[in-house]
Amino acid sequence: MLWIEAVRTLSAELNEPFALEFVWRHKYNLDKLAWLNLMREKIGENDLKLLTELSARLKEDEPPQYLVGWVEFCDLRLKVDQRVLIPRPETEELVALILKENKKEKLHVLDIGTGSGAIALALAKAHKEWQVTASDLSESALELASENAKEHGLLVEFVESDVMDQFTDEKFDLIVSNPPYIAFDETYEMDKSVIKYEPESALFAAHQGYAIYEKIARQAGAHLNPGGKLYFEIGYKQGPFLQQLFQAHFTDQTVSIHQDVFGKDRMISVS
Ligand SMILES: C[S@@+](CC[C@H](N)C(=O)[O-])C[C@H]1O[C@@H](n2cnc3c(N)ncnc32)[C@H](O)[C@@H]1O
Repeated sequence: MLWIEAVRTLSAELNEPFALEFVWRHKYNLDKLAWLNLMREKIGENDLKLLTELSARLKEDEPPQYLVGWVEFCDLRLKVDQRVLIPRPETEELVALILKENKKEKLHVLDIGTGSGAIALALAKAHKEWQVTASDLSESALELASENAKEHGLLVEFVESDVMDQFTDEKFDLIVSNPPYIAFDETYEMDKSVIKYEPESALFAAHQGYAIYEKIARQAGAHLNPGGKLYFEIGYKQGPFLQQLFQAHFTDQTVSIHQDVFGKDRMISVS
């Protein structure tokens, strides 16, 4: 059997017709030309078995990024697996906003709920002189984030902590977080693959999705240097509530809602 025949047959059963090509090419680093050339060749028994397994996993809604094993985030290639949320493009917009608004050479930064390390590592890469700390409640997420840091030769301190519970006297100039913010009753709006495969603790939060923001709002003031700022990714309907929440805790600062490229409320800053 030729590769093209195997790929066509297996892809016909998938919702996304190019998913199998995407996974194979990215998993094995094949460019388009190499892939096209491969299509004309006879497929070996082992490759057919692997291809069939990948297609079965895609059919079960497993996210292609977990099958490939890595994603691009900003200008980093980050390892991902079921220990962490797959970093999203809207989070790249949060990193871009932070980089645009913060040009100082020396900043002490904290990323709360770092997951794969995406935000912390993108900031550490863009500003090697910044001192970056990243925390998460999940020990296994921190293991993966550390692997990503090592892979890219980036110096980030990782701390296992429920929000800022493990931080005593540390002060930061910039605290950023993309916390879990989905309400438990919002699962009906979500993709099956997200619910089935991404870690629940990275997605959902109590109190209609606001619980982690509320805890950060309570704790962050004591850990901010004068002139310190906060940045958050938010759910697109959460802007007004969160603006009020942060304004109530940071009365002397300006709380701004920022939109993503689609014009949706997606970020909040306190500066
Ligand atoms: C939405 S994911 C974000 C991951 C990563 N920052 C990103 O943007 O791709 C939220 C992360 O927060 C972590 N988390 C959940 N509850 C937490 C808590 N109470 N304290 C610290 N981290 C928490 C989860 O383990 C998960 O890694």
